[in-house]
Amino acid sequence: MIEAVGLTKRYGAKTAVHNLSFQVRPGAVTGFLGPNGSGKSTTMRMILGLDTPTSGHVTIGGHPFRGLANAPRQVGALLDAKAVHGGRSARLHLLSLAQLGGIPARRVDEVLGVVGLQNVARKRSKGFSLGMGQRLGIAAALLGDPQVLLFDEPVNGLDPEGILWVRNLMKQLAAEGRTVFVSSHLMSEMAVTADHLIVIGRGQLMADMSVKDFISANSADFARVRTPDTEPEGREKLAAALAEAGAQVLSEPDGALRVTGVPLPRISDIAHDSDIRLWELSPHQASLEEAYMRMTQGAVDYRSTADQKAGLQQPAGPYGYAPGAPQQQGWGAPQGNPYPALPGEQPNPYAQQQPQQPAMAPAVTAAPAAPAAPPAPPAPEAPDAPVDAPVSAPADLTKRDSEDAR
Ligand SMILES: Nc1ncnc2c1ncn2[C@@H]1O[C@H](COP(=O)(O)OP(=O)(O)OP(=O)(O)O)[C@@H](O)[C@H]1O
Repeated sequence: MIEAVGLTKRYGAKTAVHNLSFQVRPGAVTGFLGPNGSGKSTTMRMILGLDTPTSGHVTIGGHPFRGLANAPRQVGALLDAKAVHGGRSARLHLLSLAQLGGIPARRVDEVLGVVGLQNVARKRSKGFSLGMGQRLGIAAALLGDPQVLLFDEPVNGLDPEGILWVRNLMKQLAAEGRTVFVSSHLMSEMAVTADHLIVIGRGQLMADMSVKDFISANSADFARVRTPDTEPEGREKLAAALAEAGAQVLSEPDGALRVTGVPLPRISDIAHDSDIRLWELSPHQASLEEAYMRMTQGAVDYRSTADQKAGLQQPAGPYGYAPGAPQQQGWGAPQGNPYPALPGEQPNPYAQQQPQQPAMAPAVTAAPAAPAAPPAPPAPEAPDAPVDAPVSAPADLTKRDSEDAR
């Protein structure tokens, strides 16, 4: 088990991780989520003894990483797949790691097979693709057959087959009773890989719960209802009737109504009683992505803006189309925050650091709950201080995985 208690890391005036406490238990895949720059890699480096906490501590099986006897046999990690001596072959790289960790050399060929790199084992790793490098990193993590595994963005650069392979590998490792801690920005993957989630924003803990609980706590199922496009008055009438029945009704970009607070059969009955035809009445189940976006929207530090291409517009052509000119948004195009607060939702303490526009126009009633005033981030922002620690690095590569003959 990994246990962090009051973990804090400051780089000069920058607080990367603030008072973080959590446990990562064996027998499950624990996803580690958070926006860019939220402190995931810093936390992983502290777990692995590559960064020293400013305060607090983190242990693996009750000991700090540096206090573990024969750490490579107990803990495996993929932090930065590029941190490999490019002049060495994959095999040589793994052999040197095996030697350092007192691991038998024959294990190298086993893990090369597990990650599917056996055919390129003697090639220099500097010629490896991103995905091959990730595989080499995973092989290095598996080398000591450790009980605790940490993976920072393991599917980065992998092809679909590789992504599926990593998913199954994580699950298998957890099913064997190991502790598997994995960061990723791919919500669709996390949804099918992780059992438990630890979510951080601006270095602070935002959630520590099962995937299922996380989705239900941060999202609401709703019904999509569409009336015939040719009968806009029917849509307004239905929205009013639903509001009367206690529903919250919002407009979707395509003209459908997003209805919460009233079950599907009741919506159907209300439409029938109001003599309104329906073109669509469908349940919508929230995804992990939706729940995650809703929770972390206010903790995002790096947000894109529309590309105005100022000064780059060309004169309009004969049909009025100017290449490079911003296109006018169509009716109902999504704007601003697509994840409004849920009705009755507790304000997210991280939410709305920046002014947000309502995403969906209220159709008739019950606009999203007003956002709460945000708290300040843990520490004043400051230009990032110089990097003070090298990142470790396992490594590895492609094709098809074979059986691990441990
Ligand atoms: N060695 C360092 N020196 C100074 N600042 C650092 C250092 N390492 C990380 N930081 C800063 O700490 C914050 C957290 O960075 P970190 O890499 O841990 O985030 P992350 O959640 O892993 O981000 P991403 O999802 O983009 O990989 C960032 O603002 C980063 O610039």
